[in-house]
Amino acid sequence: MAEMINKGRLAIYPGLYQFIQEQALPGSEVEAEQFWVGFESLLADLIPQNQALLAQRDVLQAQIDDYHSRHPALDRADYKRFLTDIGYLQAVPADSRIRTSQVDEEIASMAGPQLVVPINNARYALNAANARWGSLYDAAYGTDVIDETDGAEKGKGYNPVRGQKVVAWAKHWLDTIAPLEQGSHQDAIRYCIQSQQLAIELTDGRQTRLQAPEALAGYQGNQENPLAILLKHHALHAELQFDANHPVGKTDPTGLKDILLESALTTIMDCEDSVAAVDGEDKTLVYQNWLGLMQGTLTAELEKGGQTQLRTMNQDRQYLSAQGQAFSLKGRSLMLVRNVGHLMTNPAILFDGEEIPEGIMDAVITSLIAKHDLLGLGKFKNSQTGSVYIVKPKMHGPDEVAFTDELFSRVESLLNLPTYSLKMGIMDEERRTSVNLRACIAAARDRVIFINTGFLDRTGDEIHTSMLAGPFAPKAELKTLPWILAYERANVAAGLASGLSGKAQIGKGMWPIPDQMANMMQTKSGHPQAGANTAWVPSPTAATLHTLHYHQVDVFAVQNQLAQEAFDGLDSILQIPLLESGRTLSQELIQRELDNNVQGILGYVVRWVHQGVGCSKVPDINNVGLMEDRATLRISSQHIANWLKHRLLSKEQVQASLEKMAVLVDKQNAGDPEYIPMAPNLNNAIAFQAASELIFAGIEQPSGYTEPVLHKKRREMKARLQG
Ligand SMILES: CC(=O)SCCNC(=O)CCNC(=O)[C@H](O)C(C)(C)COP(=O)(O)OP(=O)(O)OC[C@H]1O[C@@H](n2cnc3c(N)ncnc32)[C@H](O)[C@@H]1OP(=O)(O)O
Ligand SMILES: O=CC(=O)O
Ligand SMILES: [Mg+2]
Repeated sequence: MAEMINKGRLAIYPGLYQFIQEQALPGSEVEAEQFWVGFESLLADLIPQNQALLAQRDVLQAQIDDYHSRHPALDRADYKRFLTDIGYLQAVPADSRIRTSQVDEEIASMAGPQLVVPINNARYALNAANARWGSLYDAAYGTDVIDETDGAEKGKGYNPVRGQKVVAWAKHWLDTIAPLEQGSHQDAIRYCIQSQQLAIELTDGRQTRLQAPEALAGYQGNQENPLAILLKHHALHAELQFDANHPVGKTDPTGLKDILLESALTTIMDCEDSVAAVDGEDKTLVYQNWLGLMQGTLTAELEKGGQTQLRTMNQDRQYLSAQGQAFSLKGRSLMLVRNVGHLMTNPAILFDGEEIPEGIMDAVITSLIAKHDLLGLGKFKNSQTGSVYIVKPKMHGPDEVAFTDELFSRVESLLNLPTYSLKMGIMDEERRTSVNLRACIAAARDRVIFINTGFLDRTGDEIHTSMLAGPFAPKAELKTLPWILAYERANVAAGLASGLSGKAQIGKGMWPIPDQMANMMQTKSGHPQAGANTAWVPSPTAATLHTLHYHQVDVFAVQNQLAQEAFDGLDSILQIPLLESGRTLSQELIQRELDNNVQGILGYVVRWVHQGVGCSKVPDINNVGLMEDRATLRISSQHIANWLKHRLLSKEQVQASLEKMAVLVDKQNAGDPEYIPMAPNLNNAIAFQAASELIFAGIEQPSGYTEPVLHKKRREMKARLQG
């Protein structure tokens, strides 16, 4: 192992030290000596607080376990009293209104998709930063939004039959984005700008205009024959692109070749659940990429269609207004960074010889790096308002939020940043946060820029918290039961009661089926309809499609409406989604549930542990590719642990399923030259051991989290690979 660099009570991984000294500190107006001494003193003060909060989690969990052991039949009123007595349920503050200021418009006053991306994958991270704009034609052509019937299959080259279906579908949407006074965009044969208005000629010779003339935001080229027309609807832009010589444009009477949509308004650069970063080497890459994004210098070389290309961050987009004034629109998504939570430590930096809390390290270093943006040192400006947007996951209750608030204050002092320039996105993804959400918001009221229902972690925590209450319902049923519906609704209600509308995001969770875009189009309009001004998508294509929902629904009007309705929901949130008493599951169903969970666990864990890939698309038992990350792993492993505990499964049955599914997972990955299989020697396969431990020692894992086992096993694997 590389020799650590000693600085006072700190010892720092040399690659990280070098990165901070040579790349992150220069230009930041923070002196190196001041930084290291200040970092040390911040750690000296905050490590004990961090540890005390983790100890409090254990105390509460032990009390809850004990309660369930003593109360096999749950009396709801008594249970609620008990939760209040132990301090798990806290009083709702009279006033939880936020006071956050200097928030960029993409967060405060616009509604649209939020993309999440593993930050250590530069190729994907750049793609995500550039996903502010996406081609609607490409998004439809390449996905199941357009079905493959009647000769419209994707095939190898361009299929004009499919192309026509795409164009018809997209123009149908154009009628929602920019409705015409008469007729439909389907019938347009010419677009031009006349008297500072968009003029549209239709096939039957009629001339028409936009129903809302002010929806014309600008154009490119000349007014008679524009290269592009920029429209604005619900604060989101759409650009019609014309080129009569283009293979698609030449088949369209207007020469329309594509519709570019403003898509991922914001992107979360993820240092957490979609990333495998277990030591100084991995963390240095994470921080390097974040610096590259903040400075606008990140690049990635990639092979596509037999050609090598260099991916960089996109420039802004230039237009003329109808009055002839030049203006530009941001070419990139507003970037947030997700730090890790309070649990993990990381050997990248030691304090008195012990690993420091990784969440503290992330707060200090990602903020130092973001200062480059605040000082305008980069090629582009991320925040126009001088803010750094940090998403803080997996906090349990108001005290943990207050601790993050204090951590951010200390980081601001350390880095000479203006007070409250570090903003906080609160993931509402642990049960103790959901049931005390307004108190959590109040605990960071000068910083909150979002609340978001991370329903995947939240489901894992639901199982772990009430592990001893009884066997849980099958996994797919969990998301249909009262607790989760109430959690989603109560989150929006708490956000509105805390004055987030117009100031911050009320966000909803990830679409975890990346290839089912038709399904997403049917389902995810439910997010803006429920009052969410953003919701997570797994890819740029999904962002371009999901943005249509924000054209369909005026979220801020919905929020105004919902703000009139009171909703508490606490009693429903506390309804533990157990298997109803008296219901027995068939052996076949139990086996299928087990095999499905095991397949997902192994499929994800093997790439994490053997290859260091933190987010994967893994086929489920029906061969549907699912986005798997640490949160979905938490659900699957806790679910099996729960059924084992309550004897729906035997240890032997689980072991047999692990052995059977390992062979299948190896087969599924046979086409990946980097893949390191688990079979034939399963006992020697570190990923297989990790998966087994996550299940068989699932109950002992803190809050059911998977990262302690994953980190340990990945480090073991790295050591083995380094020989
Ligand atoms: C519970 C939670 O915490 S959810 C938050 C964590 N989850 C995430 O962040 C999900 C992020 N998404 C992903 O990592 C990926 O989309 C996966 C793993 C789900 C699927 O990845 P793949 O199988 O490689 O996707 P697929 O082959 O369909 O597409 C790859 C292309 O899409 C792009 N892409 C896919 N996902 C993303 C993304 N999130 N951001 C940017 N680009 C992306 C890739 O850059 C690539 O395009 P390129 O060849 O031009 O570079
Ligand atoms: O982080 C998101 C989640 O669903 O968990
Ligand atoms: Mg989560």
